[in-house]
Amino acid sequence: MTSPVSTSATPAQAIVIMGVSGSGKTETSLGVARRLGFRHIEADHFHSAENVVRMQAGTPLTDTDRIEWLDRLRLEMQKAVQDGTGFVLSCSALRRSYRDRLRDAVPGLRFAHLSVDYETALQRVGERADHYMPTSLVKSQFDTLESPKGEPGVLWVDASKACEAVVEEVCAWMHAPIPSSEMAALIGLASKMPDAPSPRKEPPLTSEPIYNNRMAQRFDTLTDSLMAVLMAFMVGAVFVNVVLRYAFGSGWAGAEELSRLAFVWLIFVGVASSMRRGELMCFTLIRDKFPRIAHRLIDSVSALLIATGSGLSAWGAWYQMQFGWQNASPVVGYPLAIAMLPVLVSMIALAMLALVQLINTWRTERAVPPALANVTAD
Ligand SMILES: Nc1ncnc2c1ncn2[C@@H]1O[C@H](COP(=O)(O)OP(=O)(O)OP(=O)(O)O)[C@@H](O)[C@H]1O
Ligand SMILES: O=C(O)[C@H](O)[C@@H](O)[C@H](O)[C@H](O)CO
Repeated sequence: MTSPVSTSATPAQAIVIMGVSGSGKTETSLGVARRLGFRHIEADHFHSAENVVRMQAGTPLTDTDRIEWLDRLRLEMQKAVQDGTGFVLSCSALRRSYRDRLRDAVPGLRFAHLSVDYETALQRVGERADHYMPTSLVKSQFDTLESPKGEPGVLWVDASKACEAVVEEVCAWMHAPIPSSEMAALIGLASKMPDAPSPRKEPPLTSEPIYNNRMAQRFDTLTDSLMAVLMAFMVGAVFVNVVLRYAFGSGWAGAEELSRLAFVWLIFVGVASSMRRGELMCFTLIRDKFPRIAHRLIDSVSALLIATGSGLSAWGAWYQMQFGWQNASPVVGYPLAIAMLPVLVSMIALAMLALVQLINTWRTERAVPPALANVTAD
């Protein structure tokens, strides 16, 4: 188990754990964040779908591929600063220009470089399951890496040692003040970069919201409230059940059945809500390979396909409901149609939203989507 960091001074609030793939950034970042009570930001989750596909196919990312990704990370770091939480960003930050871009968003940002040799990185990436990064790209990571030696506010860590020791070293360094000469250089570096993006309140979307007006706000309020109530109900029911089991030796069987029902509702209300916000389905991967002139046509086809698919699902749900009225759930005895109702409503909502999207495709001047999909990899 880890021991507390020896010094009692307030730690620096912002750090990037950098290094090549397999150096142990994610693991170290999670450890440091846990120890210092900071937010862990995983840069891998901010790559566009296109970047992930490139890496999966064994193609190293270029500077251009990384620019939007870095900008999303800048916004995420600024959000943490605004929220007043310290953060640990796990990010390769291989080139000097990438690091300067990040420094520019958060003056005083520190970096801990996890240094490993090629064989160690290769072995760790090779042994890691369920990750998109192939071992064939490890070499290119070393080729791209520009050493941060000599840059202000950088800790050099030998990351071939045990993860706990690496975390310990980083945490101790976070408590140590940076010499004032180095700090001045750090702040100076940050102010050199132009065009810092201003922090945005909304998280990046996979595409544009389908519509944005008073009705959209009401729709969001309705779905958000419904989801909060359903979630609270599920937590409450499970909690009561556990307490009853422990305190009285037998639980309330209905709790399980009703929380399952609430879960079904939660999923389908969430589906309709995220579709409105433009976060549910976004078919840009193939579309973006075509000239812009073809985009409207391709978008229209996908909107029509979504509308048709959702319409068919609504129809199916309607049939299921017919049977559901006659059948009761085994424990509480509610008509099973109630479990199909959210499917029906949400599929009708999806079909309608897809049609609105279709109309928007032809009605509005199209803006470039604000951000590409966030892909969860770790
Ligand atoms: N210090 C360490 N000693 C031994 N194994 C480690 C150490 N740090 C990390 N690992 C292991 O190496 C693998 C890669 O670690 P991790 O995912 O943290 O690396 P990463 O630098 O974030 O890689 P990527 O950039 O590809 O996401 C994981 O299986 C992890 O458990
Ligand atoms: O700059 C890069 O090339 C990327 O950030 C990579 O480092 C990957 O994201 C990571 O290694 C996959 O886990």
